[in-house]
Amino acid sequence: MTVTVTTEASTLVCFEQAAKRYPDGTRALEPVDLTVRDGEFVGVVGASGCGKSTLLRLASGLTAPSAGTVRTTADRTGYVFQDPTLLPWRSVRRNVEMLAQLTGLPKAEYLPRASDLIDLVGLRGFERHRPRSLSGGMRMRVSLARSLTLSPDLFLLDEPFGALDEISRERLGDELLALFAQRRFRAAIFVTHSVAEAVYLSTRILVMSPRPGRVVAEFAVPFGPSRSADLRFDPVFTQLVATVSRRLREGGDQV
Ligand SMILES: Nc1ncnc2c1ncn2[C@@H]1O[C@H](COP(=O)(O)OP(=O)(O)OP(=O)(O)O)[C@@H](O)[C@H]1O
Repeated sequence: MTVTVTTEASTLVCFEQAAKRYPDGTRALEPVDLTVRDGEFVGVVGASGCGKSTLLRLASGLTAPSAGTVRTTADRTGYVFQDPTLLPWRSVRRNVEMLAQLTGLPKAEYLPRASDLIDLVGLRGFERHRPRSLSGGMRMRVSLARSLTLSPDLFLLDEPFGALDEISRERLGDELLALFAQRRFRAAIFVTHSVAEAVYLSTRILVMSPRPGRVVAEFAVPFGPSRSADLRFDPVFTQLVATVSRRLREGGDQV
């Protein structure tokens, strides 16, 4: 088994030459070195099929690398996908409680935590609603709250807002930043097809080459934790979006 637990406090996950070839021979990920530390929000951009979800699966420990190692110190990992996968017969509240319940957390712990998270993601008043009566953005809020009931150290998000309209996407991005500022999770890896979204949310951005994916460039994002919509009009922001987009279009070669 190549996923091990280390004791280095500030590192939540560390890839050392970690690569993935699936059993059918598909080379999904070339060797990647990546360390994600407490306080980091790492955005990952790359062409479709370049191995972004594979990178997240390795970080979660759900999939073992076929070469190299992935070490993690995260006790709890949250995972959110583009599809919120809510149970249609359960209310908002019961969906939010579900993971904590399945994990065996005591009720006395998860019930107040679920209430708190329902408030935080703006769903107060909708606790008894079924998923079918919610908008796409509200369903995603349920999914975020459900993952956060486990108080994850490491939060893995795979294009969570990809199916939403631009305004909902931006709002949810702000809410995610607020949850991060409140330390509802200690670090995140966030996969997106939107370079602007990656720059807005991240402390660092990784650009991957087309399949088989490698990390071909890395950009530090020079903005503090408090970000607002106006940032999108800041020349430093637009310049960084242009630089990352250009690098993404160049594809393959490492610079
Ligand atoms: N279980 C699997 N078995 C075989 N091949 C797989 C498996 N999962 C993914 N792949 C292949 O590995 C490659 C990388 O897939 P992955 O889902 O990681 O890419 P991605 O960058 O997340 O794609 P997208 O942006 O389209 O979601 C793709 O060619 C995909 O078809």
